[in-house]
Amino acid sequence: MTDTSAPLYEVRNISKSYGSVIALDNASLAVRAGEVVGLVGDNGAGKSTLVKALAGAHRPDSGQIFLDGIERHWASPHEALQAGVETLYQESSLAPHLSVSANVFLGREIVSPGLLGKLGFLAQKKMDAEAHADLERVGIAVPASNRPVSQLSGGQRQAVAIGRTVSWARKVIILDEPTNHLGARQSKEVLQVIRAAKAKGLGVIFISHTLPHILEVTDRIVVLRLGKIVKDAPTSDFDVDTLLGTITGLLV
Ligand SMILES: Nc1ncnc2c1ncn2[C@@H]1O[C@H](COP(=O)(O)OP(=O)(O)OP(=O)(O)O)[C@@H](O)[C@H]1O
Repeated sequence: MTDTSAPLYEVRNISKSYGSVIALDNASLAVRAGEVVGLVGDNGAGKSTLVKALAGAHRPDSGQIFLDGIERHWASPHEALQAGVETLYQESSLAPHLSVSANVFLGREIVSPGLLGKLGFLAQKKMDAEAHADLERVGIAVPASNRPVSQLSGGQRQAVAIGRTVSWARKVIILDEPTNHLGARQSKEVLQVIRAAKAKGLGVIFISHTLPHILEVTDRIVVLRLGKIVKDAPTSDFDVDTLLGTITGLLV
């Protein structure tokens, strides 16, 4: 069934060139609340460029961006973040020397007022408990949130990074290759977190080269090829072969 509800987040006819390279050519994409959209394409298809425009990290050369139906001109990633658009980049990493909870709250620490109104101190216990609860809510079991991140496995770290993104996100999350380099069990955990984000009513844009993951967890798939959107269809229209054919251009 086609979802006719209004898009939560949308880009229309976005173009972006780097010198003579056209990275995005009139690309449009929309995500609704409680919808998971898969964004796929071969290396160099333009996915990262589109993610950067969505995240407010890049100003497109032309095209429009709408959040809640209102046109936005992101001046910085911070502005997009403040408006409720969270992005987790492939290369994004946690601060290894800090605890799980400090990472969950990084940049948004809870500060209790100090004595005589002087410098506040971080409400460490409160953050540990809240970080644990936040991660549990999205299905991530981390043994102790006061443990340094350096003591976690790669998969656990990735799960914490995604958990942090999902628990803070208010409207939209963009996950750029979140299952990259993860084992089967860890990937399953990440896919479960994506489902939790959907259940929370967030709009999710999920970028991955692992087509079975895309097919498993998305509602709709958008295929980019050489900077153009060549297909935007319900996930039920695809299997691995047709999706691969669309990405490579052997189909469509
Ligand atoms: N900073 C840049 N300067 C010049 N060209 C760039 C720059 N960033 C990307 N490009 C080019 O723009 C095109 C799209 O690149 P982009 O990184 O968006 O693709 P992608 O789909 O994310 O690829 P991958 O899956 O390999 O990460 C490519 O041809 C790439 O070489």
